[in-house]
Amino acid sequence: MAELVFFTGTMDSGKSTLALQTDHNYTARGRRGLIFTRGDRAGAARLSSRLGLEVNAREVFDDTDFWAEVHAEFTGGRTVDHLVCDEAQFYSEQQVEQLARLVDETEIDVFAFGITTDFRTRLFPGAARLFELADRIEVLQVQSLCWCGARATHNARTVDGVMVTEGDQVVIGDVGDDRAAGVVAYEVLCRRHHMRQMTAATARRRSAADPSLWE
Ligand SMILES: Nc1ncnc2c1ncn2[C@@H]1O[C@H](COP(=O)(O)OP(=O)(O)O)[C@@H](O)[C@H]1O
Ligand SMILES: Cc1cn([C@H]2C[C@H](O)[C@@H](COP(=O)(O)O)O2)c(=O)[nH]c1=O
Repeated sequence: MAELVFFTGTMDSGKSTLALQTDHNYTARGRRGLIFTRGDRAGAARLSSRLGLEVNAREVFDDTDFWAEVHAEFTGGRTVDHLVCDEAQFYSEQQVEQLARLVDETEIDVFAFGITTDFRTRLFPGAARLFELADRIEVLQVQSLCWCGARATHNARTVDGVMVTEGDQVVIGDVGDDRAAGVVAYEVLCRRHHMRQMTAATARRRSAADPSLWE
């Protein structure tokens, strides 16, 4: 039975790496897949992992119709055994429904990868629909850590290391505190520190200002 599987985790938890590994393993066994992504940091129509691997992919746009994309492959005489769909949180609800229909009606496996919640801890539309429709939800096994050492569960958006809570839901960016001044970045945090809006830089500043914290 084909499956719709949603692999999810915080930013920087290895989702794109797993997406590439999944496609590699299936392709190595003679299965043909299509790779899709939307808004990868490496640019349009690329799927990139922080481990350095990067491949061509099909960019998903607002008007992308997965059913039509696969249908065009079949009518062109090309088989499709699986789809790898990265940054799936950015897909529309309709696009996730098309993926579910492909699984059910054409027996194509769909492996979707993406974060669950945005910088305000709200579900992305694509992720919400995947939670509603997927046969399986798989949480990435490699743990990302908050600066405090606890498991990171949430994505914070920062400017100069300070967490922001206002802004567009979608702003493509990367984790790390080495961004240029004023540039949006992201940091993964445990829930406690996300709720307290305490990033690594904020904690550093606070401990420097209050040495008694460590006495
Ligand atoms: N220099 C490195 N050495 C070992 N592992 C690394 C290195 N850089 C990144 N990684 C691994 O890559 C992961 C991020 O992979 P990536 O697929 O880009 O994440 P995601 O798609 O979830 O944002 C990190 O969690 C870490 O495990
Ligand atoms: C939290 C959050 C993230 N994004 C963007 C930032 C990145 O471009 C992607 C996540 O990519 P990754 O491979 O999982 O690191 O999502 C965003 O647009 N809005 C947010 O709130």
